[in-house]
Amino acid sequence: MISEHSSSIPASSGPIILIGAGNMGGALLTGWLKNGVPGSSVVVVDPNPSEAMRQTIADAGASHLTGVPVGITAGVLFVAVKPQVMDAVLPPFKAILDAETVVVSIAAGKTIASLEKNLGPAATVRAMPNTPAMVGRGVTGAFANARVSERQRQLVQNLLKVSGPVEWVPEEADIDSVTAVSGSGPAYVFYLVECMAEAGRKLGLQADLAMRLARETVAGAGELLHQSPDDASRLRQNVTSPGGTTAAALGVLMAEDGMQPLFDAALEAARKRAQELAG
Ligand SMILES: NC(=O)C1=CN([C@@H]2O[C@H](COP(=O)(O)OP(=O)(O)OC[C@H]3O[C@@H](n4cnc5c(N)ncnc54)[C@H](O)[C@@H]3O)[C@@H](O)[C@H]2O)C=CC1
Ligand SMILES: O=C(O)[C@@H]1CCC=N1
Repeated sequence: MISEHSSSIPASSGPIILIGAGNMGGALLTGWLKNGVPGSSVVVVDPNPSEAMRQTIADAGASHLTGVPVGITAGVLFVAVKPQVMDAVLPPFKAILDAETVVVSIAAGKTIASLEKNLGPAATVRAMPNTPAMVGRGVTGAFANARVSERQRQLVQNLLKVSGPVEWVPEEADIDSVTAVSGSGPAYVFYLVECMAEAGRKLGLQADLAMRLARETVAGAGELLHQSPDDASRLRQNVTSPGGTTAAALGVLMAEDGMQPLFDAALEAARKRAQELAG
């Protein structure tokens, strides 16, 4: 059980059961431990965690199981396995839920109706974090169904916010759009770095130098965006001297409708894929 004395996380009615401690489940677990959740209140269920994750679990004094716990009731059932395996993984966990349990799924696409098919009716939150959670700099979109009490919503909010801000959305379908923007979003930014580095290499720079320059530029621009009160458009204008080099580049990138149609199509494809994973 999470005690009332944890620094920022209110008490849950029973332990947190984390199913899947991979990239995202592991990042959240690390964040919980750093933010005062006692390891003794967490049970990790994962048949095949990385060596580093095994060590984190052991160091924290959390429990590690390869299958469903017996003889306990979950306060929070946190589902962080791939959507494609959920229907096989979830049904036995129904036995460890009660009326107080809140279920949180971070799986792309999987609907609350699909979760309830496996677990029965439950207070359920669908959440969509992103990989910068690994360094405490993620952002999470979340939707709570009508069974979620105010206390449960607060508990879940505090568990999610260890990795960055939490944005609640009014409709479950919005989570698929959140997935397209911020869940998958870090990959678009990393691809931008790859494209900038490759273009720099084609201009004659050493490939590794071009990559270092591109990587630090995107990381620095991200930090400036994070710290500055100005919006992205203003920050872009600050770089762009009239008649200068940036204006020349943006003239290419923003020609006609620029990159917008490509992003419109890419995010539409991501949302459509989330919808296909729903069942
Ligand atoms: N990677 C990302 O950027 C994001 C992923 N997600 C969602 O998070 C979920 C997990 O994704 P990742 O962490 O990237 O995947 P991952 O492959 O890194 O982690 C999945 C974990 O599930 C474990 N697992 C497999 N079978 C299991 C079972 N029967 N019982 C318990 N654990 C089992 C694996 O051993 C692994 O540690 C997915 O549903 C994905 O849609 C959500 C937001 C962002
Ligand atoms: O690509 C995926 O399906 C997952 C969900 C959001 C980011 N990664």
